Amino acid sequence: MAILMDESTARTPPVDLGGAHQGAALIADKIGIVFPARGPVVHEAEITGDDRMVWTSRGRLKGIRALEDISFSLRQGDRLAIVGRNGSGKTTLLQVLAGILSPVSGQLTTTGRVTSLININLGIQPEATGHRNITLRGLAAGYSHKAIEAKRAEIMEFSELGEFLDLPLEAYSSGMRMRLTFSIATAFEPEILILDEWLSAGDVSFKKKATGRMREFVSKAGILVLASHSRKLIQDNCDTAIWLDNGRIREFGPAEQVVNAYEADQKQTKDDPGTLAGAA
Ligand SMILES: Nc1ncnc2c1ncn2[C@@H]1O[C@H](COP(=O)(O)OP(=O)(O)OP(=O)(O)O)[C@@H](O)[C@H]1O
Repeated sequence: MAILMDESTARTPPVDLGGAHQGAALIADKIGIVFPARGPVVHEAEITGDDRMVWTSRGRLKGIRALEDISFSLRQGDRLAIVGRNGSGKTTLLQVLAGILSPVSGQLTTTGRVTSLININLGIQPEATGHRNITLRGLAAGYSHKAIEAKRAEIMEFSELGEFLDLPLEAYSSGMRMRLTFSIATAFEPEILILDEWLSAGDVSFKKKATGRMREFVSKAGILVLASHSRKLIQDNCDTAIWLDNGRIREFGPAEQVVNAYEADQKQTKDDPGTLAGAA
């Protein structure tokens, strides 16, 4: 069961990262992120009440506080959804959990390999062949040559790219590229899986089989963290949820309860970019 950490539990000793482990674990301890941002000097009276904005003493915008005091812990089997309005900090939190962003305060501790499908095109080399890209992506994700070779035939078959795998990606259509990157990204068993909405690729028939593969891939994850605007996606995949509001945890608990509270709050707001969509 995922645990939301308060003052008394937030100082849980970090998990041991060395040696074999019983299962995946992730501990976020008082994580904060401030993005540097420069703005014009404004008069004190013009400074907005939005406490995400960080100002210098001279009234110049210094940064945007995207996350503040984020603490929770996850262990093997936990499935966490992250909901929140546009700009509430979901993407930023995923990037911290994926190791793409380092927190300016607090600490993230993980046990197990972190697989992030936030941007599966990152690191793809257009001038290299499909086969070479399979190798490069596998190595970048921390897999051995042996592990990559064990998966190669399956990636080839699923991507349906045949002899195109011997050609550079520059010779692919955009759909073909997506099929390859999707097939690679979902080939290895994830321990800690970080997901921004559902991933799909290709034309209608490929999409159909991609949905099945994605479902299986997600179900194999030791830990899942999924940021989504889709109630159905959350219902189908997550048991707990965090509601982020202006970079802070507004509510944490059973997914159904948190999503209901979030939606009820959004209904009170006229301008409603945050309401969860019914379908995936
Ligand atoms: N590179 C950046 N530089 C400065 N500010 C940023 C940057 N990226 C995000 N922010 C700010 O951080 C805050 C959180 O943004 P984030 O993208 O995490 O929100 P989100 O919940 O994912 O939103 P959405 O639902 O629109 O994708 C916002 O106030 C945004 O303006």
